[in-house]
Amino acid sequence: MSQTSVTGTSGEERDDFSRAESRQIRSRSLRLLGSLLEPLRARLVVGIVVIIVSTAAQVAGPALIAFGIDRGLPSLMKNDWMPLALAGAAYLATGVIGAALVAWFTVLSARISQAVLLDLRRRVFLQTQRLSLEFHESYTSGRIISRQTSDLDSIRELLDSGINNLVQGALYMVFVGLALLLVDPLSAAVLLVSLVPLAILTRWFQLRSQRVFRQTRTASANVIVKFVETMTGIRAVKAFRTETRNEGDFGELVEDYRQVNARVIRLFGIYNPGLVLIGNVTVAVVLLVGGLRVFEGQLAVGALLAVVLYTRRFFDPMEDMAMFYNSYQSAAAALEKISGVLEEQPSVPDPAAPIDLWTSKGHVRFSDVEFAYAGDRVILPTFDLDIPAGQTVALVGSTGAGKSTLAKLVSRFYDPSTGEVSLDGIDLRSLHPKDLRRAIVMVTQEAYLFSGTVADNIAIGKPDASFDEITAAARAVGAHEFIEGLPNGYETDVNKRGGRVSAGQRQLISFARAFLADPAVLILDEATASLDIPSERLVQNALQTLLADRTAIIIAHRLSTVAIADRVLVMEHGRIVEDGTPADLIAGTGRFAALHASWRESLA
Ligand SMILES: Nc1ncnc2c1ncn2[C@@H]1O[C@H](COP(=O)(O)OP(=O)(O)OP(=O)(O)O)[C@@H](O)[C@H]1O
Repeated sequence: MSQTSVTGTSGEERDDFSRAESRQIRSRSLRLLGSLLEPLRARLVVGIVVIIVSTAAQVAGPALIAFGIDRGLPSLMKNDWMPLALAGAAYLATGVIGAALVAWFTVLSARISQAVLLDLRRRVFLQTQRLSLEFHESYTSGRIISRQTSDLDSIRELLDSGINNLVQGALYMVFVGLALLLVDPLSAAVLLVSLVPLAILTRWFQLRSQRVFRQTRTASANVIVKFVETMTGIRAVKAFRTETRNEGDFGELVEDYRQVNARVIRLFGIYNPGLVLIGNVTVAVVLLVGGLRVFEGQLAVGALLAVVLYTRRFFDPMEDMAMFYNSYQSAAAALEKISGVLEEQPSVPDPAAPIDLWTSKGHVRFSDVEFAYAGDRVILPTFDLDIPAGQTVALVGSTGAGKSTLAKLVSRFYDPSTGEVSLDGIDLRSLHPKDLRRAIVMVTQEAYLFSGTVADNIAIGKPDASFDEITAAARAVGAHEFIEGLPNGYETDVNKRGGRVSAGQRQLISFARAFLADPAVLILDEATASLDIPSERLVQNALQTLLADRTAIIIAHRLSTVAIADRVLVMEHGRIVEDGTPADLIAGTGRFAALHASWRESLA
């Protein structure tokens, strides 16, 4: 159904919208624009008044010149200099007032656009951060970056210079048209006739350029996405030597971009000269018709001059406006995309009436849970699982078995498709996000460090922690020694030279962070690949401290980790196929026993 097909970010890659869809997208953008301008209403009204008065003042010029020539000069012949002086003074006054008002309008409109941009930037940031993991897993970081950078830039470009020109230009044309009507209706009629080819040409340009401009934006976004993707995965690029292939792919995308830009230029190459031609022909006709009427005494010379000036000026803003039509189009498209992102709803919504959870024991329960990623096949078929408070559970199983998926359900990165996951008997969906994050912490494989000091990074676990608490947490997980050894100890910037830490050390910092957070339930996606044996031993000791007195679910890749678990769950194709203590399972003949045997062999 077309009504729902373009909600949110869906349809972002398309450029073949039906009328109903286009209308829907446009009205969404307008609503966003309205909500951005709403708080600025007062300034906006002042701005509109200022620009109307200033345009009127500017348009008065040629009429005053006509007055000066047709009334002032004959009076001067009769020694009455008053009318000419009046015309001159009025011309000067309108010029000064017009300039002052334009200056005022420029400042005012800059303030309005800055306020709009600031608001929009904040909204995009807050929204992308608010959206659930599901959104981020399908909407790539390259696209998010495009929204926050190039899209906001094209809106900025329009607001900074384009919108002033568009508004002033449009107003100017209306006023000039009116002035012409007052000074000489016949010339106004000639101008009216010239509007026919002008409208045809403009409509042609609009239709063609809409599609081409959309293609430019898609092409430029593709270039950014490719760039971001390559740089995010630079390690894999180097490891697999995919530079040449990337170069080829990137070359094609840049070439695409060049070609659509060439199409834009060709369109302007027809439109702009077309405008100039229509303008010049109209001026010529007005001059010719007016000249004849002056000759026959039906029109004064000053009036003819004014009429020609007005006709010329009528076309001036058109060329500017065509130039800014591109900015306008990019900004409109950018706004469409941004409004799509802003319209997205988190797939894991906050509860309307959260249930308080003061202290959590850490009892996790899956009841009748089934899970499928949005619109995809079922990954975890219906199951029940009860993890009593304080238990350490090791999740093992082949790759793609569903271990991370199960962990993501416990940390509520996703909600189950059916059934419920509960903590101490409360459905996770009813918990306040704050309570949830305090009670359940997930330490991911990547052990991400944010820019800032080591201490800042540990303090993420508990933002109000004192320095003593931070060092105590680091000591507890055995990270204190190496942190002290860094150039500035705890104050070392992790992104600066010398502050670079190894994968194992990064893991220890993230353990200290989790220890400080002191959650009732800890979920750990264990990374092993990057650890050497001494680091592994260090991490192993840290792990034991970290797991004490809390419920823990560990996606285990190491035999040593499984050994410290109270319980092992073996997963296969989304099902828990074995469940028992490590000793019991080893003694049996199931998958875990086989896995254990091969682990032992690999260590021997
Ligand atoms: N965001 C996602 N959208 C759709 N399908 C997904 C998504 N993430 C994982 N899957 C699918 O779910 C299944 C289970 O993946 P999961 O990451 O839970 O496995 P895993 O047991 O943790 O594997 P590994 O040990 O390799 O990390 C896989 O078939 C995978 O293709």
